[in-house]
Amino acid sequence: AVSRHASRHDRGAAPGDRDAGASPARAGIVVRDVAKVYPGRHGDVLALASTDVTVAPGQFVAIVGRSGCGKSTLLRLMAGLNAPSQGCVTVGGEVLRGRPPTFARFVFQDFSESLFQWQTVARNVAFGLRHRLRHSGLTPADADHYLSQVGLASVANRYPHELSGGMQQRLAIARALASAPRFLFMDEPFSAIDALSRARLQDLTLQLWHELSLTVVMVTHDIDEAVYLANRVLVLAPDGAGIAHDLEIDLPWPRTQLGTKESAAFLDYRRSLTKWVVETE
Ligand SMILES: Nc1ncnc2c1ncn2[C@@H]1O[C@H](COP(=O)(O)OP(=O)(O)OP(=O)(O)O)[C@@H](O)[C@H]1O
Repeated sequence: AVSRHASRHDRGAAPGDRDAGASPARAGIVVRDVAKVYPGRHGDVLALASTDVTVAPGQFVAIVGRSGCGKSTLLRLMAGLNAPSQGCVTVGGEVLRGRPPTFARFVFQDFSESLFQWQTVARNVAFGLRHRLRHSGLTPADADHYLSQVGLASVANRYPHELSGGMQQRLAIARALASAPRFLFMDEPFSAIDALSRARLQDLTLQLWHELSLTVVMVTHDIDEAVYLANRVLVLAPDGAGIAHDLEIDLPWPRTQLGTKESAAFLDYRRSLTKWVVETE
């Protein structure tokens, strides 16, 4: 068994969860004794020691920690993009067996790779819709709805390379959401984007999370972003040692860029998390 600091961070639905009555085992994410080892030229690399965590349905969880601590590894294991070396992950009641569940979607830092550069903006979103077209009354024109939600209706007939980085990332989000996922996994989705577009995308993500009752897990390097968006932040210890801190963010909704980020409670959370990330050994 792979274990350095076996950590147990199980929690049921936190206060404020919108779907607190649903069982996390049935509708959320359950990570049980999951570890990941990568084989390397100089021996095995322990990317994540034995970890347990339960995400309740409707939670917005941010994962922070120093570079190389295993954030992306944990996210990819939770999402079914990578198989664990040991342990078991259940998402929405489905035990993951080496592939992501159909009701989950992903947004990565490098949005350009997740877009079809040879298809128009509208057709990129229609691609997200394609699984639903067969089983519902939807038509490709319903892509417009998602484009409007991310403010891209006016550029529906352009190609991705004709858009700014922020617009392309909004398109990647629209495409992910067009398939009506229940789970959204995001790996540093806004880190390559200018500050103003980033703030807009943060607010858009919160709005869609709320409207669509998503369960979101997001990796970020930015502690302010984690506190602003999430209702729970996991701090990973360095060197793949697992979850060092598990903090509930009890800030009021709706959150606003100026009001929330200047509040005393926000600054307290930010101070604690910064200290933990810097000092965690
Ligand atoms: N495919 C891989 N093969 C070998 N080692 C890997 C692989 N992916 C990750 N690792 C190693 O596992 C450890 C954790 O990597 P991971 O990408 O999860 O960290 P991270 O916290 O997301 O890092 P960063 O903040 O720098 O993106 C690192 O030591 C990394 O070198």
